Amino acid sequence: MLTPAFGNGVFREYMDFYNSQARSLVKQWAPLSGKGEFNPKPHLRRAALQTIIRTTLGLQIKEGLTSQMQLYLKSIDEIVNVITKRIQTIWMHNDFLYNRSSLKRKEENCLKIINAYSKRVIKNKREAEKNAQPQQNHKGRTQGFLDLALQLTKDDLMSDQLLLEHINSLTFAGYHTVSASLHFILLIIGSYTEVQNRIYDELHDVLRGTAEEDITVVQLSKLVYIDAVINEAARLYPVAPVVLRYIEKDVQLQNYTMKAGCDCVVMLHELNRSRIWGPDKDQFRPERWLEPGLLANAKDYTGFGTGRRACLGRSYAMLSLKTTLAHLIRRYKVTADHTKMKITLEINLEPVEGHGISIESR
Ligand code: HEM
Repeated sequence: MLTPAFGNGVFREYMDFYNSQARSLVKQWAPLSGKGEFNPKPHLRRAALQTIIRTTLGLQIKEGLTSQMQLYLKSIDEIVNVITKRIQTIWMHNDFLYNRSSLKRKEENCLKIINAYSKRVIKNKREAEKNAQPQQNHKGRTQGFLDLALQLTKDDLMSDQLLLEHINSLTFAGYHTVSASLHFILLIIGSYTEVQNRIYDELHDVLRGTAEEDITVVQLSKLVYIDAVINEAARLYPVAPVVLRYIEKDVQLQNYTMKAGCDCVVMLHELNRSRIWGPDKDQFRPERWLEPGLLANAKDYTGFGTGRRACLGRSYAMLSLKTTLAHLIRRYKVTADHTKMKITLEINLEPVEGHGISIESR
């Protein structure tokens, strides 16, 4: 029912927001230019959160995070930490023990804050709809996620509780992944000067001296090398490296039967580095995405999952990542050392050490 809210046409209408958020990041980083290494993670997180709130939730928010949004962001980080600890601590899988633990109390506190924020989002949106003039409602626009979901609650096709859960998971799915991907990409291109130079040359050719102007969807479609860089970074460091499936009926593999009723963990990270990618499978080589002979492997690429439950926000992510990268790289030269990078799996894959970058104005 919600799939129409994830169409390419809907995401393309968000270009103004991707551009303004990227421009604001460029501005925030100006004082950091030439000042040595800094951790880009908080900046990227804030920018991605603001973008998802402005786009899929359709809220008009001011520049910068309010204290409520900061608390919301902190609570999401904390709850991710709680879930990871629970997964990693075998006795915490037992509900009886977990429900009596300090982890559970922390989970409840975080959920209270997260749900309170999402409830406020719903309330504000409903009030805004009530007060809007009829002609102001979705004038010429395709319905975004929150508009559509609210309509479903009005038609009794979705409960308020389900709406709340969708908002929570969509916000997380949308901002955590995009900011972590961008972080990986900056660390990698900061380490491979020749790749960054090629990105810059492509930007120069496609954007033709528009140093400040908005980037359009047509221009983005011509940035094929940046596409290759994003795909290659996501192949090596898939921010969602694992997906889970419930086995409904027996599945016969070559030497093994996956039994009905079991859960199955699919290691996307391993699939993306399997030998089908060739002897250089562990190397960062964006050019492989531009070689037609190797594109056969693209169907095995699982950076955004695969099958019926694959990522609904893939095109959002690509538009948003490409726009942000284009704005950043046309203004700054990025330096980093990805060999120092250590990564952690906290639901998503993220850099946790050696994650600083330096920038110089061009
Ligand atoms: C670089 C960014 C992103 C990556 C790497 C990514 C990756 C993934 C992956 C691997 C899945 C599949 C999970 C599974 O198979 O169980 C998924 C699902 C999903 N993603 Fe993304 N995602 C990204 C960005 C986004 C964005 C920006 C949105 C929203 C605007 C989004 C919304 C969703 C939704 C709603 C699902 C669930 C689909 C379903 O269950 O039918 N994702 N994502």
